[in-house]
Amino acid sequence: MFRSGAFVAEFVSPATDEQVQPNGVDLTLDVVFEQLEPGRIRRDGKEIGDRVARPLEELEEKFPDTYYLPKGVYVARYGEQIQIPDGHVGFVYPRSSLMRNSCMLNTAVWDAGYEGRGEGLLQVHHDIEIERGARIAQLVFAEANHEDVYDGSYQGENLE
Ligand SMILES: O=c1ccn([C@H]2C[C@H](O)[C@@H](COP(=O)(O)OP(=O)(O)OP(=O)(O)O)O2)c(=O)[nH]1
Repeated sequence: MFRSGAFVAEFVSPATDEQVQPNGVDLTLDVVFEQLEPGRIRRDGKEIGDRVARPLEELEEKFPDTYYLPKGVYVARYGEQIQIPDGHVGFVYPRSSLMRNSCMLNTAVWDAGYEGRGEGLLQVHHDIEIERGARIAQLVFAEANHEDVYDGSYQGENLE
């Protein structure tokens, strides 16, 4: 069973009333990264390729604090700290307005026991403007059995 947005909101910080949806909680865009170097996925381990944060545009005719993203593939860091409670698994979907603007956010599995400010793959199939702090995604929780809790390399990532 998927949990209500009100339940998910207990594990997302900060979460304003505007972010709480019937079936999940909206996540906002904090930083957009562009990958520069190849990563490595090995049988035993992995490396994330070097990346750089995209500049926010500050040109006179453009809105401040806004990403102007040309078609391409980026990594988006979400603005909220997320905990995945015992007995649950998390998934992140794009906000429908992002998808309707020809962009997509992909999710991997958010494991029970994970805590941090995670990331998602942002596919931009048509140029788009996204203001920093705007809602771009929605986190949902499904009830799930598990034996262990998350104890991997991303535990506690990007927490202040
Ligand atoms: O779209 C997603 C999905 C998951 N996560 C977070 C939560 C998850 O619990 C953690 C680790 O994901 P995963 O287990 O897939 O990472 P891995 O590549 O197997 O690395 P490790 O073995 O170090 O965990 O990353 C994200 O930030 N974004």
